[in-house]
Amino acid sequence: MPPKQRRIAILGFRSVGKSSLTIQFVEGHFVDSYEPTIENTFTKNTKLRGQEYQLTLVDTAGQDEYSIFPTQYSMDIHGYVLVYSIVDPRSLEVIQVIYDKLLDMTGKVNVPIVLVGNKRDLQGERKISQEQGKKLADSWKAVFLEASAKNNDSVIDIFSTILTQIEKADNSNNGQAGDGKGGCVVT
Ligand SMILES: Nc1nc2c(ncn2[C@@H]2O[C@H](COP(=O)(O)OP(=O)(O)OP(=O)(O)O)[C@@H](O)[C@H]2O)c(=O)[nH]1
Repeated sequence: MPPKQRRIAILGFRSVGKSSLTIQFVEGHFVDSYEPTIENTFTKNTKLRGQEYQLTLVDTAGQDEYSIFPTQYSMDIHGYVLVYSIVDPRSLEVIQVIYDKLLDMTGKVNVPIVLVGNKRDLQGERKISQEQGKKLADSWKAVFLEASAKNNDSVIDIFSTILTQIEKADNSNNGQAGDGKGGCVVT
């Protein structure tokens, strides 16, 4: 089977660790310095449940509540990783605004999304509980994870989870009973 090409965008407020998570996943190291991103694209080949994927990861510029959602991220993207930082309450507010804009722009109800609370290593400075993150993701019917780019904690899980979500959405769009609960079978 040829590799499936999948494009994933990483979105969120400034300095939440979008680049750090992406670089940790693609290159296997942590970048301690901070350089604001304009846009960076990475590719990585990976295998999940026997299927080869060629991933394109679009590491986007940090947005705030007033940013205009870049239209290019509403097209040609299969799934979204929405990131906030567990030490920055504003980043959680901003991610809700980004989510609303994303849904408006894509015009789809079923967008594959993983919500990530990053910087989990900074437990002493935590301002957002795991329950808050989970509650938000549940309200979107998205998957929730906490991670640390610094400690390489759950970083692979982010990308395998978004790929799984993309596959589920593909299966339901194709009318297949992807999870055994939906779809219709024509015999
Ligand atoms: N302690 C800790 N620091 C982190 C973690 N992830 C990122 N950082 C730090 O947070 C700062 C911002 O990280 P970036 O990855 O550049 O954040 P970004 O979201 O890409 O930032 P923008 O490009 O402005 O949108 C850097 O100093 C990183 O070293 C983490 O998991 N734990």
